[in-house]
Amino acid sequence: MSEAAKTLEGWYSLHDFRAIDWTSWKMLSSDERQAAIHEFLSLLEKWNTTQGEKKGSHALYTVVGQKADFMMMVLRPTLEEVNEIENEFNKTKLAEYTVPTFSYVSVVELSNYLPSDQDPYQSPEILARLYPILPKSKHVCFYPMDKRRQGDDNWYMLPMEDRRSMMRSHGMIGRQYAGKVKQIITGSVGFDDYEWGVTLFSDDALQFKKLVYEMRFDEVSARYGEFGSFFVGNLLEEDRVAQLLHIN
Ligand code: VOV
Repeated sequence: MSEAAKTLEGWYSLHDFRAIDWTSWKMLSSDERQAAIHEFLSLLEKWNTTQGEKKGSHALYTVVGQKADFMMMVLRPTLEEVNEIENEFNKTKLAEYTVPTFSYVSVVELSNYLPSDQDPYQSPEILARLYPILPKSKHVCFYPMDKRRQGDDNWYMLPMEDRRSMMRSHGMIGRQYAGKVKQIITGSVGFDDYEWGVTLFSDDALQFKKLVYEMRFDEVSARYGEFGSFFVGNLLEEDRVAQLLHIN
């Protein structure tokens, strides 16, 4: 049997994708819409407070294309808190005018493929990766993925050393994007339909295309990567929420 990589887990994560039901939203009076926007902004204010206390983090992005209109990504210490946030949003007025289109449940994960000699829970760098404050980058890219388990291409049958050397090569490519793309890998084995969620943040959306393309040629992606749907979007700052939902 090949050895399982050891993993470190941080905050639990929910990616919640919503389409806006514009037809019914438009039927509300302007006052009703204002009240719904106000209520949603108060919810965001609450999440900001939690984030300020470093007890979680969140990101709000519009999504380009028909897969969704916006995405909320929330990170919290427990699965219960993530669940509460989901329900809290669902109870808002705005939620009545949204349709859930996709969601993803996972937990921030680091593995020991790139070994380090320090106690990970004493390392500020590792702690910052396990409990990340999500950046306010202009763009986000999210997709779930698996490592292939088929015939001769079974990641889970490979010796640790082989997997480690492929992950080293993966990390080297990734490192060339330092300062341009920030990645958050969340593990979802046992939680959701794929094995990992990949969330990328960048101020330049083209860097997603370049990075993901370059990785396709790298063995771990070329031979073992299997991908779900891709979502790409733009930062939705709080002061733009009203504008997004504005009806003339
Ligand atoms: C910004 C770029 C970037 C960088 C620097 C980077 C580095 C690293 C390192 C050092 C490590 C291993 C240790 C750890 O930290 O866990 C990983 C781990 C992982 N990655 Fe990665 N990755 C990046 C980016 C990056 C991308 C774009 C993808 C999607 C792949 C693609 O083809 O579309 C990805 C996937 C993963 C996954 C699924 C894992 C977990 C695999 C497992 O079997 O456990 N990743 N990754």
